[in-house]
Amino acid sequence: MAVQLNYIAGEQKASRSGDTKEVVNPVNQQTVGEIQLSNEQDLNEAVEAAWNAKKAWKKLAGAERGSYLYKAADLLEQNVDNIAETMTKEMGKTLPEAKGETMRGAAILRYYAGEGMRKTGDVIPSTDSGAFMYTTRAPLGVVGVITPWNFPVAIPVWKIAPALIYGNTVVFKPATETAVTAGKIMDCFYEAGLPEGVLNMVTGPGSVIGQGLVEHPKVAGITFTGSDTTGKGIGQAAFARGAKYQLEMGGKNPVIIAADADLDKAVEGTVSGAFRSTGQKCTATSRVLIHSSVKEAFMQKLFTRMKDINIGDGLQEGVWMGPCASEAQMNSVLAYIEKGKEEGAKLVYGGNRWTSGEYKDGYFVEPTVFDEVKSHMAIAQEEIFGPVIGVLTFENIEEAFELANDTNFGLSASIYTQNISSMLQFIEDVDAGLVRINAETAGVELQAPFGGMKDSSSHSREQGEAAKEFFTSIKTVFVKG
Ligand SMILES: NC(=O)C1=CN([C@@H]2O[C@H](COP(=O)(O)OP(=O)(O)OC[C@H]3O[C@@H](n4cnc5c(N)ncnc54)[C@H](OP(=O)(O)O)[C@@H]3O)[C@@H](O)[C@H]2O)C=CC1
Ligand SMILES: O=C(O)CCC(=O)C(=O)O
Repeated sequence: MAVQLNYIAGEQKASRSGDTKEVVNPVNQQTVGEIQLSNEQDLNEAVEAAWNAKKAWKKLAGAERGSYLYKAADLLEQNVDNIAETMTKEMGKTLPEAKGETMRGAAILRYYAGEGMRKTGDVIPSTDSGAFMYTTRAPLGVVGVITPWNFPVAIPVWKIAPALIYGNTVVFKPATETAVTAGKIMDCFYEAGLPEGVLNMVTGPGSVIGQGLVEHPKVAGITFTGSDTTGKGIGQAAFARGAKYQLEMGGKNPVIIAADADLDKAVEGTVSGAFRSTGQKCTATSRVLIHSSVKEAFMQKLFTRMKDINIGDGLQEGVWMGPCASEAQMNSVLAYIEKGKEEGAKLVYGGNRWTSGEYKDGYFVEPTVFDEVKSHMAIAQEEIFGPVIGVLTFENIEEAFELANDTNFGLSASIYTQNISSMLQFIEDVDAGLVRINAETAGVELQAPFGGMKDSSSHSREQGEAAKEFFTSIKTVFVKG
């Protein structure tokens, strides 16, 4: 099996380290590929390539930059089967989800390709009647893109596409777990004919390549999605040297089931929000806040629906939930389940590693429900990133809103209710960047701003037009004859 090479200055390159790592399928530990554990020299070479390419790239018309993104979108779409299958093998997401994500990547590329033709500033009346004042935007320069393994196509693309269209050049450091899929995205960009050095990829340890990017004096901006701890470290290091940074981190997303909720829809939204992608989404539902009067009926319906969850290899037709992405991730989820029991929450569904038949060595965890969860418990406060939900009961809607906000995170929050006053109060009171009414907590549209409040992000937003705020600086221009 060929080693996944780096992409530097328009070429695929072997790392100077010579070290490699096997990437394995979390279903059966079969080898999916081999990636390079690159070193600082490789990183420096990639940053130099991006640095040398930035002037010419910035000078191209936006429409011309966009034409490369349109081509990359077409190539991503043409290769959807191959890319999606690799993604499923690398991190376990089901094939339909992986295909959907790849197609979403193509749609994101097309959206940002169009940005090359849209306005870049405003005319602002000056107090001097003889002057012309307006704003325009300048790219940052070289941008470092550091991404996680849970959306191996969508997240890299929603960072790389706006970075490029607004005139930046990029060094991309993908998650080690999904670096083979990342290579397939890079193939699409390279086949699209991007000029040399505009987009580079270096694989390798986060502590070396990721950290090296963050600290590199020629990297003007860092965009990151991943864990809270890593994100905060990146923010501090970037701030210390004056680089711009954007962090998308965790969530502890609540769904509120009000007394008047349509319970069938609420169950469907809870199951989909909590267990799709094996709960490995920052927008996944992890706390279910339920009015005591409908709790019993909701729980019955929830358990009935959960019995239909078909676990297995995401490549197989009909499988609805795959494994955790890695052994470390599975162990982390199982440790949280133990913690929940120790804390006194009541395990009412699942709670074990799932080892059925041919899947005995897979990194699977049963869909799991804890009841009688208290808000101070670690399982109600920390991101588990697996198929685990905690149920908390409330007596009135104000109490539900307080519980929803009783966490350091503030990414997504949802409510199921038919009462318009409850909806409006929820929209106003909940501390979350994504507020969802009668819809699951997960679900992100590429043309809308995405990001969270409190510790979920660095108070910035990605996607849609919001991406422009990170990837450019505003220039206010005053012209007088
Ligand atoms: N918000 C989200 O969408 C995500 C949240 N998570 C949370 O994080 C937990 C752990 O997952 P994990 O993959 O370890 O997440 P990390 O935050 O450690 O990894 C995310 C990315 O950052 C890189 N990285 C790691 N250390 C550094 C560093 N010091 N400087 C710069 N970049 C670095 C990683 O590289 P490498 O892969 O080589 O380590 C990867 O590319 C999960 O259980 C989950 O709770 C995880 C993924 C996504
Ligand atoms: O829900 C989504 O589509 C995106 C979620 C996300 O950004 C994440 O989990 O990192």
